[in-house]
Amino acid sequence: MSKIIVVYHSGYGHTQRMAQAVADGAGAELVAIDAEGNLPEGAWERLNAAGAIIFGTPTYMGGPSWQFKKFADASSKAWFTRAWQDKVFGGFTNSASLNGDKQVTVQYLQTLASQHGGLWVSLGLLPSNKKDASRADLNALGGSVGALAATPADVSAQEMLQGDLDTARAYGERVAKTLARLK
Ligand SMILES: Cc1cc2nc3c(=O)[nH]c(=O)nc-3n(C[C@H](O)[C@H](O)[C@H](O)COP(=O)(O)O)c2cc1C
Repeated sequence: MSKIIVVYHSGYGHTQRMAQAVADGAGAELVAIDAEGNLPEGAWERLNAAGAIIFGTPTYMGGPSWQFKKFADASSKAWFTRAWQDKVFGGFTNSASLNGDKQVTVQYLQTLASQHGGLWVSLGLLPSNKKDASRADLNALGGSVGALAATPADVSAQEMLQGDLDTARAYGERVAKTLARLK
């Protein structure tokens, strides 16, 4: 039960890059939700056996992608059997605009974790919001529910801002530390 899984959807690679940063920080395995909203073979069993699950999705039209939502709806099977009860959970999202309604997405992820009886991990970083703040800082977007990234619409996954990736990595570390403390 000490394994951590980052389960995510990414349409164009940005959330995938963020997922990698979270997984690096957490020492987690990555599970990608495919373009049809499905998981690879054996992934449900791996999720059921994990100690922590971290959800990731881009923000599309002010919420999670439909592929992520298909996965979330399919997790109702685990909900019925309480298979994810008392696991540690976290979540992250990326969108093009600085705001972009990302809060709606992370709140959805937190609600999903709560439906499963999970223990949600907040970001745990002060916002970088002083006069000398820059987008290279940790938590430059000033979130607290989960990890956030903002990637302008014409910026490739390779060019994502290091500050957002560092924030994602720090969040992964926090989830892993939380799980270790609960063991
Ligand atoms: C269908 C669609 C809807 C989107 N809706 C939003 C949105 O509500 N807010 C926002 O800031 N960006 C929005 N975007 C931009 C994406 O969040 C952004 O391009 C993100 O980096 C995509 O992540 P991905 O490469 O992992 O798919 C949208 C993009 C698409 C394709």
